[in-house]
Amino acid sequence: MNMWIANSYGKINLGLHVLEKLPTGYHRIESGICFIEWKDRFEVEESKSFQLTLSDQSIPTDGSNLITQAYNLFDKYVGLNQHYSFNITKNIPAGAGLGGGSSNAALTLRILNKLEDAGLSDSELIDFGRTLGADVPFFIKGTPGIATGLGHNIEPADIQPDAWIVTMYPNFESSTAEVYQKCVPNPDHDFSIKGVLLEEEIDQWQFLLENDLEAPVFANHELVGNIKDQMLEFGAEFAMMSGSGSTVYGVFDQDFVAINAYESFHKLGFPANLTRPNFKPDYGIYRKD
Ligand SMILES: C[C@@](CO)(OP(=O)(O)O)[C@H](O)COP(=O)(O)OP(=O)(O)OC[C@H]1O[C@@H](n2ccc(N)nc2=O)[C@H](O)[C@@H]1O
Ligand SMILES: Nc1ncnc2c1ncn2[C@@H]1O[C@H](COP(=O)(O)OP(=O)(O)O)[C@@H](O)[C@H]1O
Repeated sequence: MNMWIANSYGKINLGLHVLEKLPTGYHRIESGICFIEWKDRFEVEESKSFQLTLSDQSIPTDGSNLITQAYNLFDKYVGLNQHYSFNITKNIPAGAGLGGGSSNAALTLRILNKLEDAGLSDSELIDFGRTLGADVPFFIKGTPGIATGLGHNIEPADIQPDAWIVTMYPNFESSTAEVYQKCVPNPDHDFSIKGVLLEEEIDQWQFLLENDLEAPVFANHELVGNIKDQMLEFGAEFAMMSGSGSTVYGVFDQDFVAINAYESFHKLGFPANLTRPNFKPDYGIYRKD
């Protein structure tokens, strides 16, 4: 039986402006999105019917799972010649602001497109995927960039930091819908995120970049604000909550300072990850013989 393996990477938001609440309840945003090395592993095999197993038992494997939703969407609109089983080693914490679910959905679409030889373009896959999650288009494109609109429009940009990134999960989930609902949109920021990321050095980001979703999370969870302070005390040039939280990351100039921060969080019992400078994800889907 043929088996394919692939990696599903996480993301972080380098700044996030919530510009406006639309009549639909959704929000118009601007955000820089880049990759981190925190990744889930997919093993996919041909099978009589669709099956999904996840190493993380707390994530549902029913129809609400984003892998199942992506699979069903592809089956409905493109069609499958045969079925597949998905076995996922889940490492990216869920509900963490790291886009793990969106990343899994995007990879499911990319895998089916390849295994079924369907020949859909990235923009066709994005049209399917955007309904599954705001970050799915980013994960289909596979390139860092500036997200605008509802977060679906990605303008590729060279914003992957040439620095170490320490990502730390505070051991509780944050609800994206709830955090957006509580945030106060601001249409008049002094700087655009694109301008700061493309024109300013990393040592200026702490003074110029904002994540408008931090305030509602910090108000409910003092710990998240404290971790951001701790990240800066450990020597980060820049620290911020990713997306709607709860993960906090720090961007570090020097490897030994980043490694010390990473190991310290681990010792305190928090899942953490270390991403190398200029990290590029391996987007290959490989056949395992
Ligand atoms: C905040 C961001 C930043 O990258 O990521 P996460 O922190 O979730 O990873 C995204 O905007 C989220 O992405 P994602 O988690 O895929 O959101 P979705 O499933 O599409 O939407 C969840 C809920 O968030 C709210 N939502 C989402 C996107 C948006 N532009 N405006 C919104 O108000 C809506 O209430 C929606 O029902
Ligand atoms: N394949 C999946 N991986 C992770 N979470 C999933 C998946 N499918 C559904 N979910 C659900 O989606 C929610 C958001 O997960 P995720 O996308 O990882 O977080 P975030 O939107 O904060 O980046 C979680 O509550 C989780 O139960």
